[in-house]
Amino acid sequence: MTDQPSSFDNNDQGVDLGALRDRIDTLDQRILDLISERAACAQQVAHVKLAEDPEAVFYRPEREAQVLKRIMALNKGPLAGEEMARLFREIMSACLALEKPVRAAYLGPEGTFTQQAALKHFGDSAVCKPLPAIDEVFREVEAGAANYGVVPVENSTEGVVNHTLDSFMDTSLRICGEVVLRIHHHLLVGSNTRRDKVSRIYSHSQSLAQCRKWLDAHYPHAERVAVSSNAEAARRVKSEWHTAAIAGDMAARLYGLERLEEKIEDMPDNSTRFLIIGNHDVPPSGEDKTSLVASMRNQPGALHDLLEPFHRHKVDMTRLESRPSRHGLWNYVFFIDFKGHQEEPRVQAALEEVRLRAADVRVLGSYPVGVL
Ligand SMILES: C=C(O[C@@H]1C=C(C(=O)O)C=C[C@H]1O)C(=O)O
Repeated sequence: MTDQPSSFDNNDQGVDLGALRDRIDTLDQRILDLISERAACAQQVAHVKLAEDPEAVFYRPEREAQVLKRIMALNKGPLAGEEMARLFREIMSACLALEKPVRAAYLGPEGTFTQQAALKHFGDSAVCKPLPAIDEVFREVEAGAANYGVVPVENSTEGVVNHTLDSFMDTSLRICGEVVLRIHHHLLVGSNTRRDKVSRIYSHSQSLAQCRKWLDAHYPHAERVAVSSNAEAARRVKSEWHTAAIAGDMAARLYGLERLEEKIEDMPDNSTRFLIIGNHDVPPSGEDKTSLVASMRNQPGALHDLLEPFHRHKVDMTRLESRPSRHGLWNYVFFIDFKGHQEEPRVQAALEEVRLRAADVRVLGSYPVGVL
């Protein structure tokens, strides 16, 4: 790159670099003033909320979803809508931290995709704490030590995360949001390991499965070792010779590993969905989803009876999972996601009928569809 403006671009002719930089300085000052004005506004919102209710929750997921969607709709470029939303995500995160930083617990250790999901959802100003197991994340939020928890729930290649669904069976926590993350796996090594010397590859079992075909083709003879997380795989490789880890960007950066190969996942659109769990119900944002868990008596046609009201009231189901109930042999509970908010009349009508038919129904929460 040279420091000269391109002589081929007519628009740039006659505008020198110094003048452009002066313009950027002036614009930065305006942006600075505007961000400060916005932050002061958010502080005032906090005062209003506190005056109404001393226990007020400052963080409003439905409002944040609306702000981000509006920004993407208004954006005229040249920056992409998602990029602009990401910048605004950070502005909101900093504004909210002025009121009170969000405390979020996530399935750790540091360097996992769940940490990346927590960052994507809450921004950099949230205080995020890694915990070693999914049920510990639930407990941390139940105990009030964290305002929210972030846990993985399903992967587009490998399916559902059973620990998370099972944790919902015995909690009163609500789902307050979702984050969808594109998952890119890299083959990572420490500085002492050469490509042709890799004899063992560590990763989480889900990631090994998500890269199975690539591994069969490129490292058929390397031993595959499942460990507790991708980040743990990266940590081991840092201090070992002739081993590699499959992990993502966060882990590569955290442990300073080299990427031998990038994006080795078998499915190019490999993504994982995470849930934000918290203590309160979220009002409608305009584009929401609802999750519920229902248990049925063990009789013919039970599942059909459960689903039929959704169909009749034109409620669009997006997911159905069944898990063995912990009470009684061969009883099942069903986890259902559908589009819409529990305050919408159409959804209420369907839910009312489902309640009459099921042995037990619990709405786990209505929450904004993931924006970023
Ligand atoms: C300012 C508010 O509070 C928080 C900060 C927001 C923001 O900076 O835009 C949006 C929602 C809340 O998380 C609000 O409720 O409007």
